Amino acid sequence: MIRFENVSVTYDGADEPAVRAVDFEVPEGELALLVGPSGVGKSTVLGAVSGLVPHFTGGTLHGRVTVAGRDTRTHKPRELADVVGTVGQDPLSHFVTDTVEDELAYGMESLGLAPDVMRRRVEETLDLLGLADLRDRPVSALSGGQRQRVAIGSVLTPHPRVLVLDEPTSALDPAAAEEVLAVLQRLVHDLGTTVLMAEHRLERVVQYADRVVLLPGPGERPLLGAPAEVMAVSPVFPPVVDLGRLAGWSPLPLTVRDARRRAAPLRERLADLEPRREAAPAPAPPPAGRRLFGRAKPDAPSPAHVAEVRSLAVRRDRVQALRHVDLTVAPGEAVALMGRNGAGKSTLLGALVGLVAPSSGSVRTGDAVPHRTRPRDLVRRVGLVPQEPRDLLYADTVAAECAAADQDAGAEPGTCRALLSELLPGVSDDTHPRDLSEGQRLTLALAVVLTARPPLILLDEPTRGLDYAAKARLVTLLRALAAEGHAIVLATHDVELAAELAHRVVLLAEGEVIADGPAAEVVVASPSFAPQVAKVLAPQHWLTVAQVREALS
Ligand SMILES: Nc1ncnc2c1ncn2[C@@H]1O[C@H](COP(=O)(O)OP(=O)(O)OP(=O)(O)O)[C@@H](O)[C@H]1O
Ligand SMILES: Nc1ncnc2c1ncn2[C@@H]1O[C@H](COP(=O)(O)OP(=O)(O)OP(=O)(O)O)[C@@H](O)[C@H]1O
Repeated sequence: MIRFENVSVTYDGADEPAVRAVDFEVPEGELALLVGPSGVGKSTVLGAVSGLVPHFTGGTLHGRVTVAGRDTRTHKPRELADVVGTVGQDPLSHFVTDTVEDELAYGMESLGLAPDVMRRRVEETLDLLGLADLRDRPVSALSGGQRQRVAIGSVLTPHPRVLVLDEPTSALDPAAAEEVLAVLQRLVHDLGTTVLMAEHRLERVVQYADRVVLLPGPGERPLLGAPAEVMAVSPVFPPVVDLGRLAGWSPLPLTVRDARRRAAPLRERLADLEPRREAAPAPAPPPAGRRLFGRAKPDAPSPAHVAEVRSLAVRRDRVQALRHVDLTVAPGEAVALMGRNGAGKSTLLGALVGLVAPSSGSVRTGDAVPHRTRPRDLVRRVGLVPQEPRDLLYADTVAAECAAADQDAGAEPGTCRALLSELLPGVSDDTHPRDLSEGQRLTLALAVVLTARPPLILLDEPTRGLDYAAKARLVTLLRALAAEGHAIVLATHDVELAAELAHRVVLLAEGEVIADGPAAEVVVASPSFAPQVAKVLAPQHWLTVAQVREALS
């Protein structure tokens, strides 16, 4: 149904092809998963199926890509729209109408479907994706995950024969991700839909795949096979595979269930051992000593709390986004904000950085009231890496963006660039931020914010587009910052990241805090938020493969 014949793509101005010698086929009615490190060319491969590459992106495509027999080089995306439905990484850029319901109907309207069929499919999709309560909402007033669900719904309604999805669960809470994947699996099994999907969070998706296409490195020939076969050699793999490799299980388990069946002997070996946990910070001022970026800390006296939120309520249009929220964050603490899509996580981060004003209650970051403080003064107290990193980037090359960040932060020239290379090697100076891959762009935004080394660092979904190695480097860097006394608050659906990094987890539901406690206790108490290792080794309290590896060594 989808066929690549020796395809390579070279973007304009690039010396080397972004992908090379891509040769594979996805038969009708199969779900193929495209995996590989950040920036390796997954979105490029997907774009070649929907025709966006090279029609919209520019560049040169050699070889041949066909979908349902149509050559995507001679057919424009518009001429493929009746067969291929595409969801890209940035839902907002897809939206063409104003409200959720109109957006779900739009694709069908342009294909000229009968009104009664359209009505029925809109209703079905609203139910299927849990969007019924949002049907009249403007798409611009949705949370990140709500937007992603609408974007997926809008490509499902026309019932395309082929679905091309780029990280479709990256903004979804764990339960919503499971629902969406179950819907996709039903389409594949019952309607014979063909799906090609790129995803980094393999713990969520690998068990749904019929086959896996691995892009091992930039410009390297892809490797194809059954999920377990590819996972055995892949540089990217989920925690359950990591645990299986560590324990020497063969065949490798791909699901928690498979792993639990093999885990009894491992649990026995671990029975008398204790997981080592990252120490929660002492509530003292940050220690002197080595500084990560060679600059002294801001010399204001360190308050007991870098952030203090009291009885905060926020109303956004018709929605009560937060109510009665109390939260304090101490220097050196890493706090994960978790909870369903639309629970209020981004709103809380927005309030801490002055983007959202309280309707009642109070917010302080350090000695400032954020929404009344000039942005120029706030940068030294708090920095936010937004859910959409584009919102932070305005220069036309990576080098200019980094130079501006150094200047704004009063940092040594080269600081931002060094951070970027440390987090994700291989991003070139003269690329336009618009042309970076999702993971590269996010890492650039992170480097920009970290350059100012604010005492409070806020991150909204900081692992979209990041492979496991980049995530591990991010964790190392954030831990080092926390050890220096920086406080970190991150909104995330990535349970594995929360398990690795957070001292404390704050769970939000419908705008209220419903749990606030040590990460190990809060995540393990909930089947949705427990990381894979915790599920495999329960009732023991291990959270990460790193803890198990260390205990056994
Ligand atoms: N329009 C473009 N112009 C120039 N270079 C581009 C363009 N789009 C992507 N690239 C470059 O091509 C390479 C592959 O990017 P691509 O987005 O396909 O990677 P990816 O595997 O999807 O990454 P991620 O996992 O971070 O989403 C990157 O180095 C990127 O900078
Ligand atoms: N700009 C806006 N205008 C009006 N309402 C908004 C706006 N942004 C978000 N909302 C609403 O406020 C509520 C909280 O949204 P918020 O973005 O804080 O949730 P979230 O927990 O970050 O969700 P997600 O996990 O999907 O990112 C949601 O009901 C959302 O629809």
